[in-house]
Amino acid sequence: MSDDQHVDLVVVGLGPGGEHLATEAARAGMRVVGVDERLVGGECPYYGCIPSKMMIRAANSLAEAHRVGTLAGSATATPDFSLVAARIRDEATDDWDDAVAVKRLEDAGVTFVRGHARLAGPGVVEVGEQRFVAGTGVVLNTGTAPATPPVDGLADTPFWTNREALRATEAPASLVVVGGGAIGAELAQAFSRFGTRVSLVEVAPRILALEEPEASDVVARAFADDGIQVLAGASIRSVAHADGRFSVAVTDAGGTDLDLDADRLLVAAGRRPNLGDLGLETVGLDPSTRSLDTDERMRAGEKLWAVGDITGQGAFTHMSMYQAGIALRDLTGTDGPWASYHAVPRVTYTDPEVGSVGMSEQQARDAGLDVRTGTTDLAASTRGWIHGPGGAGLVKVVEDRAAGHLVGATSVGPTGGEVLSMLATAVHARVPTAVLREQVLAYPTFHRAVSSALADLDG
Ligand SMILES: Cc1cc2nc3c(=O)[nH]c(=O)nc-3n(C[C@H](O)[C@H](O)[C@H](O)COP(=O)(O)OP(=O)(O)OC[C@H]3O[C@@H](n4cnc5c(N)ncnc54)[C@H](O)[C@@H]3O)c2cc1C
Ligand SMILES: NC(=O)c1ccc[n+]([C@@H]2O[C@H](COP(=O)([O-])OP(=O)(O)OC[C@H]3O[C@@H](n4cnc5c(N)ncnc54)[C@H](O)[C@@H]3O)[C@@H](O)[C@H]2O)c1
Repeated sequence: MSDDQHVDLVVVGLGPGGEHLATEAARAGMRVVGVDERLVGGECPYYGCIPSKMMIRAANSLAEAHRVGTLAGSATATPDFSLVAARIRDEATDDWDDAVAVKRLEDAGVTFVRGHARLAGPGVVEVGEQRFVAGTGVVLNTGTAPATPPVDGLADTPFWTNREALRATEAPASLVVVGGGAIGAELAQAFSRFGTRVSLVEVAPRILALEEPEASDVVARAFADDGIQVLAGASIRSVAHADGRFSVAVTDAGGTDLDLDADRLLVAAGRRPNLGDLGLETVGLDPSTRSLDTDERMRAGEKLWAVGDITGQGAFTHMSMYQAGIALRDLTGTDGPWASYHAVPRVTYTDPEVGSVGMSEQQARDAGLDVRTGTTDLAASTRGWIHGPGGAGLVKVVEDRAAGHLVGATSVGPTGGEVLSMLATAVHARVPTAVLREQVLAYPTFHRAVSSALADLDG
């Protein structure tokens, strides 16, 4: 081991939050070392948000072309996956090369080290033969990796995770997707719209199980219209791979055994945190933990901060960036506001999109709140009806009756993620429901359906 290198801050893992924090801390005059063993920027730009949304944008353009038949005449759309594969390779990921991101980091004054970092005590980080001693401390932003569920035979097969799926150069003829959470649902629909025959197997009773049941129902109907076979409440008995094909033995919700046969298998069954080989025991933390407890300033221990997916507060890029901003304020001695999680938004980019913020109805009831809910069918709203095909959706609001403001909301629809914005503001700022009702909403927007959902609170 070479001599200690004394710096102010070491950022371990340069996901969206870590990259931002390292850059801004260096710009603020700190001596910063940023370490990543893979690509600077983390999962989001290379294997997550950006390439997946690019694929979804392309897939949805095909679906929209198919709607011309009922709306405007005739159109023929012939899927060509190579176009979006090239766009992901060339425009989004630079062929999975982070040279530009590394240069941006170094131009800001950060010393970048590529390698696997481990803690070696409070404020001390080792990367191979290098040892850094950080006077101010260490920020962890190590993120997650795809989890492999304990299914008989699975580990021995060449299954895809999100990483291989988003590097695909062609859409497979057939695909089995394991997991109906955000990753599974988004990619199942995108491939299906490129002509892939898709079966999705979900162990929970419904897809998008974190969302309101009504939202899961709307998306399940859209998937049926797309021709996706959804097996919810199903269990996978075993997986095998022979002669280039996967065979997945499933027991469906009714107890019937079936065998699914496909060219590809995508496992999107959750994530595991990158915490196991990080030296957490050297700072008094449990290396087998699934998430790190942080206080409102993102402090996780002595000379230690944590941001992003590993904090367990929502595995989203916006959460990683939000927490990085808070940790940066603490590190640079700036005032809060400090972390608050009562209005965390998320959007699943299926068609229709599913946006939600705060608590679901069940979570609010479980929290002991006296809850009123209001729901409206988007397709029956003026704009939903005008939209016609592809206009399915809903708005649901969850009110704390005693407090008189919303604690949660869901918006599903062609622009469900955008409609969410006003609902997120309402939950974040605890706007009184009476004030929301006074607001004039432009006609005929999708977001105008929020007023019908609010009116339904009385129903
Ligand atoms: C397919 C997919 C689609 C997604 N879509 C969205 C979306 O639309 N919107 C959204 O908000 N979120 C989305 N997400 C989630 C989003 O990608 C993550 O929440 C986001 O990347 C934030 O993660 P993070 O900051 O915790 O770190 P990550 O992005 O996971 O990065 C962690 C970094 O740490 C590095 N690292 C780990 N351990 C070490 C170590 N010991 N030493 C050195 N380096 C280490 C890794 O190499 C990696 O670069 C998606 C995820 C996936 C997989
Ligand atoms: N649009 C977005 O913001 C977006 C998109 C993709 C991912 N993400 C983030 O990434 C995280 C990980 O996504 P994910 O979809 O992998 O995880 P997830 O935890 O959301 O969903 C995994 C699903 O797999 C199911 N599952 C687990 N084991 C199974 C088995 N053996 N057989 C069948 N089903 C099984 C689970 O019941 C669950 O529904 C999400 O929590 C989300 O925060 C966000």
